[in-house]
Amino acid sequence: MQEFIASLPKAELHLHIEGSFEPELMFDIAQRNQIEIPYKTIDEVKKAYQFSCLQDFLDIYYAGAGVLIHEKDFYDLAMAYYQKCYENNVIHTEIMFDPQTHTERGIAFETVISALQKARLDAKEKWGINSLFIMSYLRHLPEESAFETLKQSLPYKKWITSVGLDSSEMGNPPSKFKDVFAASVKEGYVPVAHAGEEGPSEYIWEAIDVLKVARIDHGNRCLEDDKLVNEIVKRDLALTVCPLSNLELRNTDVITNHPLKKLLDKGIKATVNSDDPAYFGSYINANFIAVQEALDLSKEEIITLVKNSFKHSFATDEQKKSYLEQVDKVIANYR
Ligand SMILES: Nc1ncnc2[nH]cnc12
Ligand SMILES: [Zn+2]
Repeated sequence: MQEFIASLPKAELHLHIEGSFEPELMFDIAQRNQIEIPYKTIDEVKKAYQFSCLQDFLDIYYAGAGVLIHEKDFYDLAMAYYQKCYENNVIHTEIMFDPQTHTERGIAFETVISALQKARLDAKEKWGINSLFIMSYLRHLPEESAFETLKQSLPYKKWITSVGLDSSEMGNPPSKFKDVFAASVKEGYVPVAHAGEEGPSEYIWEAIDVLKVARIDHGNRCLEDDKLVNEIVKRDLALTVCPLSNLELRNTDVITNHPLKKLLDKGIKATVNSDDPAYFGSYINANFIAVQEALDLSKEEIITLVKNSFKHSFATDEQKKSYLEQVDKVIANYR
């Protein structure tokens, strides 16, 4: 089964580029930028990466991103993730980036987006990987800050597909960002949002009714509301589920209790993703393997999850057709 999972071409729809910052690269970049970080060894890092909740993780994640200064830093970060895509057979990825994490520290929006764009072109040339960018607003900051970010993004609009909403969920409901999402959609960005990761099912309702999202990031807590589950199925909204993130951030107590299979059984278009793989120690294949083993998922269920990601990606119809054909070709070899 592990070999089967590894051999399938995959799409990743929920990945924070700042969350793919491996400690070794962080040490290198911190050293060349002469920035002190609180760890000296990988062992110290591993000890620090024990989280009790989302906020616990976010504090460490924002501190780590603080060593990224120059365009080359962001480029190296992105190329390291694309290399992992290649190793995990990810042929299409939709990468979230948090501009405010950097602009709040005085780094120009242009530095970040130019590096990502260069890396995207190089990854396409080197490994044939296709990728899109999702500009995520930080929900712990005021809506005006998101508006400022939207404004900064406009000269680079052609490089950005979608807008997202991430960071501290509790107390920062989607409705706080109603106007900036409406303005973003007017500019042509496709809306997505984290909802129901830690926050209640009401936040998922707001994401779909107020922000009018095309996909829900996480969404696990929809299972607490049958009406909401029916609505998600009816509207054919996919969930970008991140099993090992949920485990590491204690949104799931043990992996055998992860809700992924329940979501599939209710007819929800769930997908599997890694979220912040450097912090949770697992890229996409490891996420698939963990849930397959813990929930005893069949090959057919794995195929459904993989196909859901391609079908609910923001790729063109032509790309989707080609991706699904590539998946079917691999499946045929196993039949
Ligand atoms: N899992 C997550 N939830 C919310 N914001 C995030 N930013 C990076 N990872 C996140
Ligand atoms: Zn996330």
